[in-house]
Amino acid sequence: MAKLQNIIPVKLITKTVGNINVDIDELTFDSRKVKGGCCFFAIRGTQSDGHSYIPQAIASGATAIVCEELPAECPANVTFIQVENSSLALGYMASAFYGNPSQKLKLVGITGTNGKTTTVTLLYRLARRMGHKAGLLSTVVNYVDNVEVPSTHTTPDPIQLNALLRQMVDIGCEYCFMEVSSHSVVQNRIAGLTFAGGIFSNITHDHLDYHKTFAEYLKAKKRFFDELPSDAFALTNTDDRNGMVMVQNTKAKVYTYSLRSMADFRCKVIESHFDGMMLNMDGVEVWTRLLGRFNAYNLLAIYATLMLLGFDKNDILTGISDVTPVSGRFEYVRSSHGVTAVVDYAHTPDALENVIKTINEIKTENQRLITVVGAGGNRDKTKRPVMAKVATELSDIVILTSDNPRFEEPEEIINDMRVGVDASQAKKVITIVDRREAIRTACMLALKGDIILVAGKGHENYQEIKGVKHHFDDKEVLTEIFKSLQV
Ligand SMILES: CC(=O)N[C@H]1[C@@H](OP(=O)(O)OP(=O)(O)OC[C@H]2O[C@@H](n3ccc(=O)[nH]c3=O)[C@H](O)[C@@H]2O)O[C@H](CO)[C@@H](O)[C@@H]1O[C@H](C)C(=O)N[C@@H](C)C(=O)N[C@H](CCC(=O)O)C(=O)O
Ligand SMILES: Nc1ncnc2c1ncn2[C@@H]1O[C@H](COP(=O)(O)OP(=O)(O)OP(=O)(O)O)[C@@H](O)[C@H]1O
Repeated sequence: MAKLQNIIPVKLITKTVGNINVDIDELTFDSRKVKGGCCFFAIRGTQSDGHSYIPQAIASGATAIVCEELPAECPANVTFIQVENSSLALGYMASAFYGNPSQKLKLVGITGTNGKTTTVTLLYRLARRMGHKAGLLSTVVNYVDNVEVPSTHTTPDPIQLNALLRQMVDIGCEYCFMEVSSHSVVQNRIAGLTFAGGIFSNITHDHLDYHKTFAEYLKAKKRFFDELPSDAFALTNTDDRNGMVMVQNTKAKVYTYSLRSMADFRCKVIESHFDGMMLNMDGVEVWTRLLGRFNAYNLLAIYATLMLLGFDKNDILTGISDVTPVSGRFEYVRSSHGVTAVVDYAHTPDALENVIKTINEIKTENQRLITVVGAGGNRDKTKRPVMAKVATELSDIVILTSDNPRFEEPEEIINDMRVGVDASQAKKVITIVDRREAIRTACMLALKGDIILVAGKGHENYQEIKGVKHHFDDKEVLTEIFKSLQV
């Protein structure tokens, strides 16, 4: 419980109507969850305008309403606070409501098109391994130290986010590692948080369904660094062409990392095999079970972050040599007869290219690569032809299939993908709409030694079709098929 006047920053208030010295039991931005004692935030969304639900919130007993536009009539028993931006007010008020938990631990956020989940998950695991209580907020799962909390978003809404941070503080967590999606920056889900550090991994084309242009997508990610406090660190990947752009306006202390040129933190890939790679991390050789140059970037970012947080260098390097892949990121399923399947969450052209290049680097010329790939429905359509182009140019056989078609027809998504296939490569490409059948065909085509890449879903254990999530797990399906085929 909190007094409304104690949790609303004065600078955000345009006008108040009614008593702001009232007790608030709960915050919500969903009129369907309003009860007596609630403060309801009317937020303009992508599907509807939260202001149209104000009457419903009042009828359900809301004590206070935070909105950008006051209703024509304001009932006397409800307090109204007019603000310029309700989602921004929600961020700050959710932080204050939960006692500003982000100020009581070291909160590190990462933004970038790829690598966020891998980086925060391994940071969380390493911090705990080194004896510290820590929290994790990620696409796959959230953790309040060792207590698992299901994840619904890459970055939760401000209420859930601050409630989780509060729980972390209450059980003595010293650190929290979180993913910062571009959506969350635009929607002010991270407003009001105090970060100890921010990491930038990379930026390539994605989420244009939401941001519309690459410039807007970049602006969203950059805003995270613009708003870091001066005592935080901003760690950026200078091998990405926008690495320095990200941090050009930040007040935080900038540190750089690179695999290619001079930087504060450096790493080199010495050799790669199917079971891992040897890195030179900041002058020290270290073996890791993670694969691919992209994971060298992730591990370097992890190393640099932990060094900046004051961890011991030897402990960090020992930890790095022990980490195992994050669920659905370059995970193997092996048949009893010498066929290796790689399951990976690559669902952007850049990630797909990185994963396929990694496989091509470590396999021999005689081993063929069969790639099974689709593209999500009702999401960035510009990715579709590029995904198919990347897959066909770098694989021996490509099977185009479904990947969360949502409300679109999977055949139409696959047709969009086929546009990217060069005519000279068309004979490599098979279309099998049913994902299970696509995987089965890949397994049947694979000869001893061949590699199958099943891309796109990774850890996800569902296929989203017309608003319904049907259980589907690539690893489970591969295991079943390998068993049934006895290959
Ligand atoms: C496109 C998008 O990001 N939408 C998010 C947004 O919802 P919205 O703007 O569509 O909301 P809306 O349906 O228009 O409703 C507007 C307002 O009216 C309220 N409302 C609505 C109906 C009602 O009866 N009463 C009521 O009060 C809603 O609670 C909302 O506050 O705000 C909601 C509350 O925070 C989010 O749950 C929702 O995420 C949706 C489910 C989603 O799928 N988001 C994805 C795209 C997303 O955020 N992804 C990123 C990661 C991307 C990546 O890197 O892969 C993430 O951080 O997860
Ligand atoms: N640093 C990186 N650079 C490029 N690609 C990467 C990198 N790290 C991981 N990938 C690829 O991207 C996929 C997704 O990785 P990860 O889940 O860590 O990224 P993410 O940023 O959390 O993605 P999302 O926001 O979609 O959840 C991996 O399965 C791998 O194919």
